[in-house]
Amino acid sequence: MTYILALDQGTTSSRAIVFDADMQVVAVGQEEFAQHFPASGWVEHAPEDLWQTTLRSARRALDKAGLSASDIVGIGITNQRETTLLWDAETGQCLHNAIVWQDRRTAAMCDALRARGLEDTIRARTGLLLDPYFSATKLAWLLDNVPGARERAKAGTLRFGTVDSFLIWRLTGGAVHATDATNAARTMLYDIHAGAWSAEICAALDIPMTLLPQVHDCASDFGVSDVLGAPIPILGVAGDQQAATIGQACFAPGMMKSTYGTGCFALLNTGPTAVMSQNRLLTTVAYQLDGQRTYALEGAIFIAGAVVQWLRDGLKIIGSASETGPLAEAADDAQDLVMVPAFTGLGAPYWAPQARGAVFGLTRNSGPAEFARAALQSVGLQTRDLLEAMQADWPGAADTVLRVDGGMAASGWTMQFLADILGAPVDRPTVLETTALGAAWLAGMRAGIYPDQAGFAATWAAERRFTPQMPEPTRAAHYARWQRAVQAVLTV
Ligand SMILES: Nc1ncnc2c1ncn2[C@@H]1O[C@H](COP(=O)(O)OP(=O)(O)O)[C@@H](O)[C@H]1O
Ligand SMILES: O=P(O)(O)OC[C@H](O)CO
Repeated sequence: MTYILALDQGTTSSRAIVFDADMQVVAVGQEEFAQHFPASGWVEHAPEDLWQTTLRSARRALDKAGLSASDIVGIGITNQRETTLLWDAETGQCLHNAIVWQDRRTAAMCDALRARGLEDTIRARTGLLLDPYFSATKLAWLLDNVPGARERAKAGTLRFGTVDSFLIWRLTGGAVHATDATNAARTMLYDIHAGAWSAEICAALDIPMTLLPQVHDCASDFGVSDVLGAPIPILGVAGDQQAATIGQACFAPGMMKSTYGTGCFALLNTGPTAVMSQNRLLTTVAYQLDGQRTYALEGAIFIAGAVVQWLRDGLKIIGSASETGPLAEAADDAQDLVMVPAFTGLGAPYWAPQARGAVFGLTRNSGPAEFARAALQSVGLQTRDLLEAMQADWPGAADTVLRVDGGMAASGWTMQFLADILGAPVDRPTVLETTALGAAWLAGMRAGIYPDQAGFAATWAAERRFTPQMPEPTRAAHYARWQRAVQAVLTV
């Protein structure tokens, strides 16, 4: 038998999953690591934590599967995106902790770039909004703040990378400095139309281009790793949300996936056309295969499963996430709570970092059940905002069937409400490990053991389809009430 090893380096944990020749999960290794918050709005990871937890997870997965490295024909890497690392090419040591995608320390730098009139250029070239979320200003911050970094960068002795690049560097013993087009597309330094680093943006941020990795297709040769006991080629790389899009086989224009973890990321395949959003969505590379780029519109919601965590850890009205479904079911129909979980501002399509959350419609009888229902509904309502924006931007989104995954997709109640409030079907696949599956498929296809795109898409199967049951007037009234609540939160 031949196997593929998928490495999924996420924001809170690293995972490694062994897939067999039939693309079935054989074993999983997983390890959480520390989050560092050195100042308000700052989020960092220790680079050695990212590396060591990845390595240990890989070894654990192989052990559990009873396999050795020589049984693995290819590695696929998928990763938290945008998170920024800078290391010495000689020693492989990072100059600073990784600056995580959630980190807001470069907000003032973004304002300054805006004041210099760079926003339109950045938007046009990269498809992104000028925001601290992306890697470019994080890298500029490192060059500005680590003593001697810019001089060393100019001398060509440093390397920049998102987490995939860093792992590739370490896995190959410093032989390969590479990334894939989906990760490059999240740096705010990459021209997604030209398929090349933007010299213009690099110059504007004083970023020497010698720092940047080579950009490959998602299924490509990223070097050979010898760290697990036998040489294994790295054959697939994609950012985690793009890998989930691939794992969900959203290969045709108009297909869309939404991943419900801590936050929610929805990607709509727009085919070979990079649709520029009029509604503050991001334009990004969904995947690049055989040199052909496929684009996506992306909407990011910061708080999805996190609202359930807040019920559990903040309000302490539930003991575990799965209690929310039965509670919501039991909620009083005579009450109509609306919860806007803008705990850290609102993401797409509002991008309102200063907004804060609110609950409307409270009565003396409002309790855990009504809060649970409003919390789960907020996830569907935020997704409706994204779908509305996508449909306004691109008519091809009109008839989409949403494919869902992530931890919160386990909640049948939430998925049914999602279908109801969207007025569109929602499909939950049999394989919920879609992110790792996407990375595994890229590597396995490159290795020649997995089917081609059409063959892989044919293997996708729904475990359950949720069809809308809410009457249209109820749906319209519910959504209108949500929109008024959001406006209140934005203006209070
Ligand atoms: N049955 C459930 N009902 C509601 N929310 C759930 C349920 N199961 C998990 N969740 C939520 O899903 C999230 C975990 O999903 P996961 O994909 O593991 O997230 P991440 O990768 O962002 O850590 C948590 O925020 C949790 O509250
Ligand atoms: O690590 P995750 O799954 O929360 O994903 C993070 C995203 O890639 C950030 O853009």
